[in-house]
Amino acid sequence: ERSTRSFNFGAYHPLETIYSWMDTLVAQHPNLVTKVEIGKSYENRPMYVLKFSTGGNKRPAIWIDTGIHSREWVSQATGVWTANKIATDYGTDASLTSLLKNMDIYMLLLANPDGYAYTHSDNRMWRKTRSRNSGSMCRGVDPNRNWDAGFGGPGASKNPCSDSYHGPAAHSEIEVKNVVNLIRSHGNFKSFISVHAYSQLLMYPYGYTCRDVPDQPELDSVGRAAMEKLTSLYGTRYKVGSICKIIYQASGGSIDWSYNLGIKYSYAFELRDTGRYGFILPANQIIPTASETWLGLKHLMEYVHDH
Ligand SMILES: O=C(O)[C@H](Cc1ccccc1)CC(O)(O)C[N+](=O)[O-]
Ligand SMILES: [Zn+2]
Repeated sequence: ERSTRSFNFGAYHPLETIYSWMDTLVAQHPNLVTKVEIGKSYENRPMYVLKFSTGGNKRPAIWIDTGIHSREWVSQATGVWTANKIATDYGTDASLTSLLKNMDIYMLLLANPDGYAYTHSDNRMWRKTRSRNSGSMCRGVDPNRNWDAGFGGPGASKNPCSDSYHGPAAHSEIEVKNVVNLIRSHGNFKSFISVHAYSQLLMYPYGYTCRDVPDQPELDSVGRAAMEKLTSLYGTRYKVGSICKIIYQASGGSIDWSYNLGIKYSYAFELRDTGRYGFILPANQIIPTASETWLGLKHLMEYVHDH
């Protein structure tokens, strides 16, 4: 059976390969990792969450999703590397081991499975879901405009042919609804982290307005400290700020929804690069990107664990 040791973390893989790798990860770490199906996608693909837990019931938890925008391939690849890192470093990394004594980590590696499959089969630049839009020839909804947070406001499009189409209603996309249901029913998430590419940014809410959130000073200082750790590895520089202020106004975004639900430590990463390769980041940058991101992610998780 394919062991995780032979898996090439420095390459981009199709959906089926990632799904079978998830099974080998679970098989190799049965006392830490379980695979939870949270529902199906529009085209009926299973959506799997990797749950890292050492016991308990509904312990305080950290959510990490990658690949909500299917073309941002370094995001999914970083998720795979990170899931492996957590599993293999548990027991030796002191702060990670201590965190997992009383917290759980949930990772959704392919948050938009239909879109990801489509970037391999038809269109490498596909971003949205693959749902049919009634009254239009154009397919798909932007899953990062479909959340119930300023839904349909400025910073999203009502045109089904647009790459930032918000969809007919909040949570209309089953891929979004599956996550909403899990987060709501669990009820004890302390952090919600969504990983995108590219631009090298660490962002906190809001996107739907440029008004500061009440926790802005704390989210900003924790974010800056996390990015200093990231930068320390290879010198990669990130900007830190609210979505609205450092990228653009965007309504219906996932971390605005999670923040308004009460999950204070809500962040969005924009990984490498700053535009030289953009979404088509060479595979030889996957492991460096994932390795530097881990330092920032660990800082965020340690802070959440301590507060
Ligand atoms: O437009 C988007 O949804 C993200 C920016 C963003 C990220 C989180 C919440 C709201 C907006 C930018 C991107 O990752 O899709 C594309 N990019 O930065 O290259
Ligand atoms: Zn994105």
